[in-house]
Amino acid sequence: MTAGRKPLIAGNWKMNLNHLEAIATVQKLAFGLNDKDFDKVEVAVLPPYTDLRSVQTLVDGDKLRIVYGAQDLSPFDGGAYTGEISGAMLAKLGCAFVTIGHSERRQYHREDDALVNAKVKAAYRHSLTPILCVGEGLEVRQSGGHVAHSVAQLDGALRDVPAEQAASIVLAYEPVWAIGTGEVATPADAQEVCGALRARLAELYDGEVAAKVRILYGGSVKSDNIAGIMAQEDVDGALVGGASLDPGEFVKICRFGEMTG
Ligand SMILES: O=C[C@H](O)COP(=O)(O)O
Repeated sequence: MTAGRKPLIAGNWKMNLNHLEAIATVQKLAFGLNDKDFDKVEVAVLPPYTDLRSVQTLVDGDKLRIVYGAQDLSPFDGGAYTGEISGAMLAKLGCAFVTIGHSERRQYHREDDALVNAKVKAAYRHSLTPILCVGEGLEVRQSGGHVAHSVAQLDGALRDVPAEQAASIVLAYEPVWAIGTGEVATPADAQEVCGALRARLAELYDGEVAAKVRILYGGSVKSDNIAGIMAQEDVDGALVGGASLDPGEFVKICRFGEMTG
């Protein structure tokens, strides 16, 4: 974490919690966050689409210091695309963020770099901030290609994205072998790839853009392993999956974000 970038702790609920459970979870989270001083960290939740309206109502009604976003969006802006959700719809629901290119989308929905790039552009058309996920699988890690793999995914996602947009992106380095497995990358592993991603941003754009971009680590983050990860120079927060479903544990993780902010 380097001064000048506000830490971001984002909870990716994945396909968990119906809209009633979402209300209870956000209420508990708000209670936990209110209890302490949380000015120096940005806290986000990324619920399923079906929860967004309930989350919006709570956040707006109770003026909560939580922002929220979606887990995906369509590359199209509207029309005959059955099952798709557009950036315009998400913006209307008050979403600040949208996750793009999560490894589960790449794996189970065969999303490639071209589609990820189209989704990044769609997000910017509707003033949504992408949380762009990159990261390698176990085989690539074992062959030593993890940095090149993650940087190539970054290149693909940012093709023809102008500097003024790229400067606001959030990156998430998520080694696939560490997602939901309890296998957390070491702080040095996280720094190696996050540092390489920032260096690549400086090459693609310039140092100013690279210095502005927040880079998160994701993969089995919990309150007992976040401190070492957040202490790394190029890690500005966390994308938390399983642990974000437990409001008490998520608040504890946010507290580490606050301490480094
Ligand atoms: O988006 C979040 C990541 O996939 C990490 O999930 P996890 O914390 O359950 O390992």
